[in-house]
Amino acid sequence: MGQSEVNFYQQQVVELLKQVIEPNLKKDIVSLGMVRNLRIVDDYVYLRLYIGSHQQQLKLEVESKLSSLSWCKKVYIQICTIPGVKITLGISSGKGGVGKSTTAVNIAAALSLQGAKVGLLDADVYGPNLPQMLGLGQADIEVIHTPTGDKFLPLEVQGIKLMSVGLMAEKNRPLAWRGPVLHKIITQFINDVEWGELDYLLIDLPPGTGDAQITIIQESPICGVILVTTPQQVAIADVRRNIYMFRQVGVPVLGIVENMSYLICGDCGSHTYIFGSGGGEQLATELQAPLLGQIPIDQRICSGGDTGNPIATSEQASPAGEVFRQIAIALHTTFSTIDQLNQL
Ligand SMILES: Nc1ncnc2c1ncn2[C@@H]1O[C@H](COP(=O)(O)OP(=O)(O)OP(=O)(O)O)[C@@H](O)[C@H]1O
Repeated sequence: MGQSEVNFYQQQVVELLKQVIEPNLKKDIVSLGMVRNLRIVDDYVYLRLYIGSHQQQLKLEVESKLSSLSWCKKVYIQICTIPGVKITLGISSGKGGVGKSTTAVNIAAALSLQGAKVGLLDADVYGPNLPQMLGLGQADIEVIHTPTGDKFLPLEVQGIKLMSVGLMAEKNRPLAWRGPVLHKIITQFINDVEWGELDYLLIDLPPGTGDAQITIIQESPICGVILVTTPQQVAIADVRRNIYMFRQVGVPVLGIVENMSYLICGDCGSHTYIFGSGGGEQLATELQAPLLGQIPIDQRICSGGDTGNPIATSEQASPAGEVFRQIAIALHTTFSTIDQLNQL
């Protein structure tokens, strides 16, 4: 088969795959980034399907669609899923320090409050701080033997299952993993954790667009990313670079969370936009992705992070607590988990 023929056949395959629609998200599996590593070798089609544990029927649909290809002898589909996990989401930011981990922890807490089974994977290899934000010190990770090999057992804290690269590092020692070692550790993290049944797995990604972030996105069935930004333009320029990377790997951006949006006056309740305003909104319009929430600057968010009490749980009625609750509801609506959960 010549290259032009391969290209033609590949185009045919992509067109058919675009007819397979994920029923909850109501979008085709190609634009959802679920199909990767598509290759055509002689009369065979090879592809990887990145799906959640509840989406196995998509494999059958792909097989059925591609059965109409007269030239194709067989379709080989490799299912890439995290066992037991339905929806895997990435939490990302263009640069460090904008409150990505804070957002990840609080969204996890808000989802959990509403009855969802939630896991948090702290994959921020450059600054893994989720254990502390949930009130955990250094803890030993248990390894269990399963029929599919040895697995790490996540810790469970405040109803959230947690696994962190930070738990594997020595205290006060920066993680200096690079290249193949980093790649191996990250893939182990994605594939070798025994999560049990989860509605949501949130992955706290390293900031920026480095190797670690790209590896995680490519190797995991992330079905969308939530971008955290602050209102300043500089942060927003970084977010744009980030978005470009997600588009290249084909992972959709589900929405934007603007953090440190405003300060609420303790006396009169007025809002002061310390870092300017409108950045998140502008980005959301440009991306045609929803602005999921604007989180105020609140000292309780900071102290809650230091003491392991996420504001989404400890101060549910606060403005920030309410924003996180709304974000959780928006996610339930997007993924149609709403009917399975009863506390809304
Ligand atoms: N809305 C907020 N109000 C007050 N403090 C906040 C807010 N959001 C985050 N912070 C504080 O800002 C600091 C940085 O937040 P966080 O660690 O979540 O950022 P990050 O983007 O994950 O950073 P890194 O990339 O370095 O891990 C923390 O001390 C956190 O408590």
